[in-house]
Amino acid sequence: MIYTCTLNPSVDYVVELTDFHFGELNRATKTAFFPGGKGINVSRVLKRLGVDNTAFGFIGGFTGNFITDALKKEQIHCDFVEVDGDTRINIKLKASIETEINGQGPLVSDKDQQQLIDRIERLQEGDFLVLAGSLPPSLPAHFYITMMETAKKKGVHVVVDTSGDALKQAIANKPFLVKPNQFELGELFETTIRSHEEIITYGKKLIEDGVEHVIVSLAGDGAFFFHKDMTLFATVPKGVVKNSVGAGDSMVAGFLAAYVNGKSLEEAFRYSVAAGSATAFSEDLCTKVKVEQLLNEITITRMGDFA
Ligand SMILES: Nc1ncnc2c1ncn2[C@@H]1O[C@H](COP(=O)(O)OP(=O)(O)OP(=O)(O)O)[C@@H](O)[C@H]1O
Ligand SMILES: O=P(O)(O)OC[C@@]1(O)O[C@H](CO)[C@@H](O)[C@@H]1O
Repeated sequence: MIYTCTLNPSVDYVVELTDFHFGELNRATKTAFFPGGKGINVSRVLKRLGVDNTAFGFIGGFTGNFITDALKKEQIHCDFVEVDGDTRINIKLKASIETEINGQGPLVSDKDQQQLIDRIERLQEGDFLVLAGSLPPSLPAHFYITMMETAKKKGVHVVVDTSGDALKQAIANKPFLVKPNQFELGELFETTIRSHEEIITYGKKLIEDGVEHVIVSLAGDGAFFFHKDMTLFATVPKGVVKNSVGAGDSMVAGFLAAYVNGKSLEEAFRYSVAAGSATAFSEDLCTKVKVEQLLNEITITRMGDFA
């Protein structure tokens, strides 16, 4: 079974405008609400790709109810810990360029934290746990590690999609999969990455450090995949980008969906890139039909065996 965990879910309020002017009254041309947060996006895409899963995390208030209702309508199992405050609202402004304002998130008590750890304690060997997104400010920075250690003791495969210190600490626990973008990969090694050669150097370094699978996304410029037996580069399909929110999360879901269905690593990587681009080319997250339409538009090159 696949479980996703979103410590800081969000209602994503997407506001479209022809133009945005600071300090003035701006009127939207279109608005929409979506259940959001990285793990929740992974859950939604997994379900669309035909993979049942359960969503964990902390949720609260009227915004939390909106999320659980939306997920239940999509037949995603929800096993959230209910907190006292309101789940945050993240604003996604789409004018000539995209601007995001992410909220802080509610207070999470020690008791709430323990309830989430108890859920992780109940996972079984061979399960997958996707830990994704930022921590609400009230959670200690090492909470990711506490969750990872709990899961690893149970023989659970842990996937980590976060950034900054939380990602850095997670690497030490040898996760099954991480998916940094180019900037996040640089952040991990306290450097700025500018070339494919540098991506290969640092991607391989993560494998040497014990991460099993690494996907490095480069938005419209392709993606790399690293495993102890191979380094692959994929082109991305061409299309009109409508929405980059959730594209990275869709890559995680695409890889996992193909992997648990027994596809080879190369095919799982192809599926991952197709899912990322299918979301980028959609208003909401990708659909299975759209992902499968893009599979043949991706060229994968083997960069030589990992030595
Ligand atoms: N211009 C584009 N053309 C085609 N595909 C794209 C484009 N931009 C993004 N994508 C798809 O989205 C994937 C993820 O993009 P990106 O590297 O921006 O990830 P990310 O930074 O984790 O995204 P986010 O945090 O916005 O979800 C890419 O690997 C690709 O499949
Ligand atoms: O603040 P975080 O947890 O880093 O990111 C949250 C978020 O921006 O990520 C998702 C897209 O990846 C959105 O649904 C959500 O609003």
